[in-house]
Amino acid sequence: MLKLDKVSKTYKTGDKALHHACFEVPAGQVVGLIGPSGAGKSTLIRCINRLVEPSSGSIQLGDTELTGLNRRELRRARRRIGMIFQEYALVERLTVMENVLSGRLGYLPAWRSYFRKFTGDDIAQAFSLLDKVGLADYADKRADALSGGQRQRVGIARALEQNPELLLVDEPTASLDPKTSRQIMRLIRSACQERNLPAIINIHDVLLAQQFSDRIIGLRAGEIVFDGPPDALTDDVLTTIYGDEDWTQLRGENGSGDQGEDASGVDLMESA
Ligand SMILES: Nc1ncnc2c1ncn2[C@@H]1O[C@H](COP(=O)(O)OP(=O)(O)OP(=O)(O)O)[C@@H](O)[C@H]1O
Repeated sequence: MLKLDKVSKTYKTGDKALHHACFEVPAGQVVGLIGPSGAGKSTLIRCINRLVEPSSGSIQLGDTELTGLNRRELRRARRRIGMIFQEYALVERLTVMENVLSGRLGYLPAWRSYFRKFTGDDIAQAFSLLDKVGLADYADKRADALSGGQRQRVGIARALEQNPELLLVDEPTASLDPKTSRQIMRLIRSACQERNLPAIINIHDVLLAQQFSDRIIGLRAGEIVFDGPPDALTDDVLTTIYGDEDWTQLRGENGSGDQGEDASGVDLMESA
């Protein structure tokens, strides 16, 4: 479980990016983090793994208080947090398998990590994950030979290879077309359900967030202004988060046929 208590961040420039964020994410829950540009979504995600140092507040992952950790302890704690990025963050010249296995690097003793000596279990798990994300035949392909959707599948497999306790996902679909975006969200959600893994997904697309999250947290100017189930995102709530807009028309334009899908049990092997 993840617990944030009064987490705030003021950057050196004086920008107050986050103010007193408080929430808990239980095992298995997928949280869609929404809000306008500059609302503090990335800051919130980055405070959790301390890529950004919070100015104050407490962040607990299980029994570990993340804010007080020294560099070495933080390295160990980060092994427990899988990250999925908008731009995939793969090593382009390495193979798909090598990229997935890099999820285990934090677990290897230094000499094994230097020589990239992974265990048989690590390799077996990587094959199984590649199969799960529909890339069983791509293990030996170089990452730079893949499409965006395929790269993001590698990113998901790499994060899961860590056997994380928490997934932090930063705009996973921002560079992808609508169909591929849905496939990627479906894959993340199904992995969380299978592993009882909590996730926080920073996502701009409100409809995708609604469709594939168990819960929505809405940020505006660094404050949490909504925290509730996806179907409670009424036009009034959206206006509170984003300001005035014709939400009915927007839903009509973007939402045809996409509403109400049960994300579980959908074929994950649809090609990317
Ligand atoms: N490194 C930084 N230094 C100073 N200010 C920053 C820094 N990073 C973000 N900010 C400011 O903090 C606020 C929140 O930014 P953040 O990137 O967290 O928002 P966001 O909701 O993720 O936006 P977007 O959706 O556009 O990525 C903004 O006012 C931004 O200008």
